[in-house]
Order: sequence, then C-alpha cells, then structure tokens
Amino acid sequence: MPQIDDKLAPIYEEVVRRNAGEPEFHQAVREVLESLGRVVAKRPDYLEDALIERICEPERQIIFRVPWTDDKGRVQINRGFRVQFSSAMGPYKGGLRFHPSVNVGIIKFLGFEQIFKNALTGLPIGGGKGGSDFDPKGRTDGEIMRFCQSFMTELYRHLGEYTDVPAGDIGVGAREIGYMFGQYKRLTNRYEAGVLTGKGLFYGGSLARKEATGYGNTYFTQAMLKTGGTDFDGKTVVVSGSGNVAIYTIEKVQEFGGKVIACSDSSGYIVDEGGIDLGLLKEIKEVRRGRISQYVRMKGEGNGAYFVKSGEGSIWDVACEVAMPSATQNELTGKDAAKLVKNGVTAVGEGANMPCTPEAIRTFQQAGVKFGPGKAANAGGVATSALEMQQNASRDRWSFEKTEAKLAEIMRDIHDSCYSTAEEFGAPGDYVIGANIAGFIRVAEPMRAFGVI
Ligand SMILES: NC(=O)C1=CN([C@@H]2O[C@H](COP(=O)(O)OP(=O)(O)OC[C@H]3O[C@@H](n4cnc5c(N)ncnc54)[C@H](O)[C@@H]3O)[C@@H](O)[C@H]2O)C=CC1
Ligand SMILES: O=C(O)CCC(=O)C(=O)O
Repeated sequence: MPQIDDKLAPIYEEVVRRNAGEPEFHQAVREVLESLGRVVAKRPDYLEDALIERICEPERQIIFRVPWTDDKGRVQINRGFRVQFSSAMGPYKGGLRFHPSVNVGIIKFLGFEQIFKNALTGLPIGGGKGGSDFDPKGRTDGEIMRFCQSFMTELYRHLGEYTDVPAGDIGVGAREIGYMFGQYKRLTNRYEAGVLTGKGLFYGGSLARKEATGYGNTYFTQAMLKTGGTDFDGKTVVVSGSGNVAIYTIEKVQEFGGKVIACSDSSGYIVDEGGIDLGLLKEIKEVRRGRISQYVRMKGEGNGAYFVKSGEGSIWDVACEVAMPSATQNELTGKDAAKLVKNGVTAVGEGANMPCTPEAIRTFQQAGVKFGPGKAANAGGVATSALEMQQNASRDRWSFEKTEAKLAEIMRDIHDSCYSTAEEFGAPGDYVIGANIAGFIRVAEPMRAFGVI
C-alpha cells in the first residue's frame, strides 16, 4: 500500500479522528496526501500556515430537514446537505446527488474531489457538493417536484451565482434542476440564470452540458490511448452504469469506432456482443426511466443480448480492452481489476467519482494499464457547467459545435497537465499523482495569496 509521507501522516490521522465514520472521505483524502509527499519534498513551504490541513476541512457544511408530502398525503422527511468545501478558485461548484446512500461523509468525499477536479479545468470554480438521502426511484413527477421545492426552500439562502452554483449528479437531471430553478426564482424574485447549471435548453442551459461528462471521459481516455500509439477504433469497451455519464460515454466511444458491449444499473448488467443499441438504451433510460433488463426483452429473443442479475456476477467479468466505470464509488474492486487485467484490459477511464478502490488502482498501475482518475477524466461535466456560467453571464448562447470544441480542448489540456506534472514529480505515466499534484498547486497558490482564512 502506498505510504503517506511522515510530514503529512499527522494530517491524515487528524482527518480520520475529526471525521469518524466517514470512510469514503478518508479514502479520498488519503489518496491526495499520498501524492503530496512528492510536492512537500520539493516545496516545504506548502507545509506552512496549515495550508494542507485547511484544504482538508470544508469551509462550511450545511445539513437541513426536507419535509414534503407524497401522493398519498403522507408527510415524508429527508435530510439535505451542502458542503461548501473550497472557494479558493471561485464560487463553490459541484453537483447535487439524490440517492438513499447519501450521508455527510459521501458528500464530503465528493466535495473534496471536486476541489482538485475543478482546479484542473483551469476555470474559475471552487469545490462543493450536496444532495439528499431522498430516493427518486418509483416517485411520480409530482412527488419529485414537491421534494425539489422543499429542498430548495432551505438551500436557496446559501446559493448565488457568485457564491455557490450546484448542478446535477446521481438522481438529479434536467427535470430536478428545472423544479429547483423554478423555486429559486420564485423565492428570490430574481431570474439569476447562473445559480444552477445543467439547466434545460429553453431557460439558460448550455448545449453539450448533458453530453459533457461522458464525452469528456472519452476524450481523456482517447488521449491516454494515444500516448501508447493507439485509439478507440476497433476496441471492445465496457461502460458501467446507464445514466447520464454512461449513455454519453457510449455515444462518443461508438463515434470513435469503439464497440461497447456491456452496461449496467443497480439491478444488474446486460451484454450485447454486437454492440449496445444506443437508441434502445436511451428509450429505456431517458424516456421510460426503466430497468436495464428491459433492453433484452425489447431487443427480442435470440438477438445475442443477455441480462445478469445483480449479485449473480459483476459487469467487470466481461472481457474488454477499455473499461469506463461510470456508476458510483467503489464499484470496481481489487478482485474485479485482477479479472480485467487477466482478460486484457489496457486502459481505464473513470467516469464516476472514485469508482475504483485503492486496491483496484494499484492492480491496474502495477500491470501497466493506463489509468485515468475521475478527478481528471470526468472533469468535462463541471468544465461545461463553467462554460454554461460564462454563457449566462454574457447573456449568450453558443452552438453545440463551439461548446464541444472547447470541451475537447479542456480535456486535452487536463490530460497534458496531468501527464507532464507526473513526469516533473518523478512518476511518469501516473495520472493519479499528476492530477493530485497539478490540482493541488492550482488551489494552494490562491490560498496563500489570501492569507489565513
Ligand atoms: N452528471 C455529471 O455531470 C457527473 C457525474 N459524475 C459521476 O458519475 C457517476 C454517475 O452519475 P450520473 O450518470 O450523473 O448519474 P445517473 O443518476 O444519471 O446515473 C447513475 C447510474 O449509476 C447506477 N448506479 C447508481 N448506484 C449504483 C450502484 N450502487 N450499483 C450499480 N449501479 C449504480 C444507476 O443505476 C445509473 O445507471 C457518479 O459517480 C457521479 O458522481 C461525475 C462527474 C459529472
Ligand atoms: O457540473 C457541475 O457543477 C458538477 C458536476 C459534478 O458534480 C461532478 O463533477 O462530480
């Protein structure tokens, strides 16, 4: 297991002590601190003024009650969160997650990752994350609307285009952003378009934001493949998940000539050896909001597609050359990684946040698999959110082509800065170290300029 430098180990111990029972947050902090040993060896001044300790402590954490009424007239209670982690680079920026597994530790890990990810984009956005333990599964539009309105009725006072700008994440897409924007507008009596991103195209949303995270991961992974003189063309690819990130990863990989043969949801995974039919997948997931097993039923018997129920196998048992985990944290374990390596995987691009466990990352890196960590590889979503903010601030609207071209350029820049930073700090080819160090330096500099705050 990689070690934390002696000078940084007490910081990690204090994070664990102060944030007891939050293993995902510990995991995210540990990975960054493991990388930073190389930085403080060269630049011991970064140890001054508790700068690293301050990065590990959120600027503000908000936890609130969200009461709402279901369709049967019963009052339901959920818990809402917003962790405003770092405003060193700009207003807090990061998504909202609605999922029953949400707790403060999950939101803190996501907010912490977001600081470095947002810094890597080179755009002026700080790091934050929020959400609720609300489960949207099986809820009607009316229930979703009442929940979103209640959630925003508390959260609105902490937001603003210069303060904190949320967007979507798991369980939060254009429908939820629409309800929340409507309630924000009503409560504040302000048409403040830049307060949320991922908005619908009729009221200030950006073209290509919906596609951006999946497309961005595909651009990043393509850049990694190119360092080995290859690309997606003709490669077999597995993408976990079947939500926003997964769908638009599949779309771009197919455009680049790759063949995506499997995807999943929390009920299980499907394999289609002929290549996923994206039109059918979108119909099931974006229109019907259905389960992934419907793919096999709708495709019809004898068409080479099959479904494996959750618990009866893992999507990572499916052999592929490129793996793009795009569902949730710690979904790909050391055992899964060993299986993928045995089956010939050559590159992994993380679409989700922290989908690979530390053991999985180690297994990939030791086997020489090119590994793109989420905070770099999936930064295209938040980068395009920042482009949405630019369009809102200038009352402008860019074409899909212009926005995607900027996204592609940002992803190439992120790739190149991770690659060159890893080399500079003596770890060539290690994108984890490259991303952590490049992101850290960008945040550390303004923090020092601001003094002890
Ligand atoms: N939406 C965005 O722009 C960005 C999202 N991400 C990350 O990408 C991942 C996916 O997010 P979205 O596609 O936006 O969410 P989504 O809600 O559209 O889709 C999530 C997908 O993951 C699956 N999933 C969730 N929990 C699971 C579990 N425990 N086991 C198996 N499958 C599970 C769901 O069934 C669904 O297919 C998350 O880790 C999110 O934090 C990262 C950067 C930006
Ligand atoms: O677009 C955004 O502001 C947030 C995207 C996000 O939540 C993420 O990058 O994980």
